[in-house]
Amino acid sequence: MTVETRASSRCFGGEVHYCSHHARATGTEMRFSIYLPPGDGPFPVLVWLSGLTCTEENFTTKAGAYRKAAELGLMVVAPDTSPRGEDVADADSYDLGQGAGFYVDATEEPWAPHFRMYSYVTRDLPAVLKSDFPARQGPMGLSGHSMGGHGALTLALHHPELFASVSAFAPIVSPTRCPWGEKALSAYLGAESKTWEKHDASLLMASGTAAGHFDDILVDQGTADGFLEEQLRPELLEEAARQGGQKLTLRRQDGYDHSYFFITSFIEEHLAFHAERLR
Ligand SMILES: N[C@@H](CCC(=O)N[C@@H](CSC=O)C(=O)NCC(=O)O)C(=O)O
Repeated sequence: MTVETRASSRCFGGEVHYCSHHARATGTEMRFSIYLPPGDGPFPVLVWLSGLTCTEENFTTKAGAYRKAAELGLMVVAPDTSPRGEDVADADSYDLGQGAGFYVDATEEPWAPHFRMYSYVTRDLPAVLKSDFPARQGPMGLSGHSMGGHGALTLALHHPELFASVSAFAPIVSPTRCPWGEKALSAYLGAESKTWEKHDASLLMASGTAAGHFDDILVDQGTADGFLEEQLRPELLEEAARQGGQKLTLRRQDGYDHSYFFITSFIEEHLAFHAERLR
């Protein structure tokens, strides 16, 4: 997989790169942004999964993460949220198709040929980080927002060998029980809802998936988030953590909404949470 660097900028003594490469999982070019802190490495890695409508750019330009990442010596990579291109299926709505990959491997047409973000994030992206960047060998950290928070929780619970720490901002905690999730999972995985369950962080956690692996999971949720009651439902994750014996630090942040203003307010605490566990 040859990585093309499309643009680079110096930032807090390190470098931000916008990159692309051919991904076997999606069969398309995939893009990501990556922050390399000052120094030669090898650096511990935090992967950030963005939400609906995002590209590899939203986190890089809006989260304000890199001053702290430089201080902590963390490499931070933010992939695009789906395969893209004229030959890639799409939908007319913001919550399905390009920009809305939901971090699953689609089995249904027209999505199945390219919408394989689960395999991309757990296989192709780690491989490219280790072959082309000064990434430390061993488990990484995983975090994300909303749809990306769902991706972070589910992928980390399924792959404790890949991830040593996990956190999320305003995650979709139970896609089998919210309109965004029901729409995406039925399109990508088919109408049989049994097949959706392995992509539901609350169901996974309640059944003890990866129990004992993560000493804590950090989740921040704004109380003024317009998606809180219908789509996000953090109380389901709290209940699942209790049932599955998983320590969960769920912080309800007073007055914060769903935007990157919320993320930038707490991102440094998440970076520190990961850095401590990746030491
Ligand atoms: N109403 C918006 C919905 C899109 C949106 O809010 N996207 C969020 C993530 S939501 C869950 O995954 C986001 O991160 N947006 C990008 C940003 O830079 O804020 C719409 O219609 O677009």
